[in-house]
Amino acid sequence: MKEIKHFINGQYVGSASGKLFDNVNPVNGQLIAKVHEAGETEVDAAVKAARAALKGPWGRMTVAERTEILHRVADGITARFDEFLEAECQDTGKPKSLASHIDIPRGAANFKVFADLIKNVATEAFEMATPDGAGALNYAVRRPKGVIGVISPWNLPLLLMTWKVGPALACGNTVVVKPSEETPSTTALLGEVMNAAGVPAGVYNVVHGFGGDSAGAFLTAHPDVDAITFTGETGTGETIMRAAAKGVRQVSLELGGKNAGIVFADCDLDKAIEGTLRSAFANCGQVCLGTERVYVERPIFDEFVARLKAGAEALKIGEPNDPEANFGSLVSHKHREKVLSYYQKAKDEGATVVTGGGVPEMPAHLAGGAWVQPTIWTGLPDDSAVVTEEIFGPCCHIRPFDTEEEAIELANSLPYGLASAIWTENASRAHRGAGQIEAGIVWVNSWFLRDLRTAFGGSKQSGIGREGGVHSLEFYTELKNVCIKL
Ligand SMILES: NC(=O)c1ccc[n+]([C@@H]2O[C@H](COP(=O)([O-])OP(=O)(O)OC[C@H]3O[C@@H](n4cnc5c(N)ncnc54)[C@H](O)[C@@H]3O)[C@@H](O)[C@H]2O)c1
Ligand SMILES: O=C/C=C/C=C(\O)C(=O)O
Repeated sequence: MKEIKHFINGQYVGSASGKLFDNVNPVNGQLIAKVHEAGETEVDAAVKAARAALKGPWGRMTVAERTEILHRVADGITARFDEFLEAECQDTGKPKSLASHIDIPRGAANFKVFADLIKNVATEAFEMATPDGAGALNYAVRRPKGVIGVISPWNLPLLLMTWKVGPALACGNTVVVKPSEETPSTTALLGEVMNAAGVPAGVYNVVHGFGGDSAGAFLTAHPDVDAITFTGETGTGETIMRAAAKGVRQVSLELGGKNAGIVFADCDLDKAIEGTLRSAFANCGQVCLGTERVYVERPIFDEFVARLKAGAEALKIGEPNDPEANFGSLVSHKHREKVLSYYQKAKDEGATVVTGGGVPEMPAHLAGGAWVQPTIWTGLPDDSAVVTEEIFGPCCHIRPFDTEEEAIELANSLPYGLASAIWTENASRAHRGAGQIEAGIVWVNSWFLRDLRTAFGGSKQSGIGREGGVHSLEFYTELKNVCIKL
């Protein structure tokens, strides 16, 4: 049986405890590998390696040398594209048709974009007057923050992990990554690419394990970790923030959401249906930016519901290798239990089930998979659990509205504020709505259209801080002001 080991100081190592956990393919329930679970010993070794590497060749490299290596990392991912694709799809159950144009290319791009950015970004300078008339000059320089703890989730494993590791390394830091216990494979494989690209030992370290009382908690509690960047659930973010308070370590938190889509009657309906279908059902609904609440202006409500239903029913459910499949399984049976509990709750709360609501019939060889049907509801009250809590499954609730003010108020009614999509051909309304929506990201007539130079993050309980472009550089560097008296 294949074993997945930690990657510490440039080498794959097992756990001293000998503790292993299962990595299971959610499509068929088969065991993919046994994964080593890190204890405090391995986490400490990884942090020590990361600390030492800051003082080694990595710390002495010029930006040009460092960024050349990061380009080689990106090229290394691309050169082994099929292996990354296979590993990602086995861990998650997502269609290869999706991962081959989102997850893996973005994994490579995350290294190139931030390597190029760091070469081209200026810092501030201020000339000032002094009483003696000679003046002074202030200028800022960026220095790496140090050892960064990276904790990543399972929904877009390579994409979301490299979204942090790319800029962290571009800025000259070293990292210890704790990938989700559900999806360790691509984070582990990246170690080989790092070695081949000439990344010095100790710069990129990986420890595997769970969250509480396991690798995640040990890493966030480690006093020699300088900053923690985390993507995952809001509740976990609170726990991590508490851990980071000890020693006053900075956090960047990209958390959960319950995102709203607002569809005005003046929209281009074809675009709105296509975009909402993707935002509700892509990656089996396991996208933090996904739309689980859809508000539709009353004159087009019935037509919208009918067309979204037809679109959902036309999705082709299948295993990753099925070239026609555009809808995979959920990440695990545990997650399926959670999603199905909401499917039940929707019925209990009095929803009209427009489509789905259960488990699809699959051929015998896939019967053991974590499948659920794409699901649409209408008719739920605004305060029902299904409308207010993040489900993270392929489902949405559609509710009619009558005025622009009402739609904005509904969109803003929850404590989350990650992303929103507005569908309208009226430019004034689009700008007005975008300005009023309480979210870190608003798309108009699109969804998940990403320019990596832009600020990315959530407001309210969807996160703290922004990453992306220069905002990533802000988090991953310490800005030092130098004041020169002339
Ligand atoms: N805002 C964003 O950019 C964004 C992106 C993707 C996913 N998400 C959110 O992530 C969630 C789904 O991912 P998930 O289920 O893997 O999230 P999760 O919070 O359960 O786990 C995320 C990571 O945190 C670790 N972890 C759990 N408890 C921990 C603890 N006490 N200390 C340290 N580490 C701990 C896990 O092992 C995993 O690696 C959803 O809520 C989704 O909205 C947010
Ligand atoms: O599931 C959440 C998706 C997040 C996407 C990104 O972080 C990104 O595109 O950079």
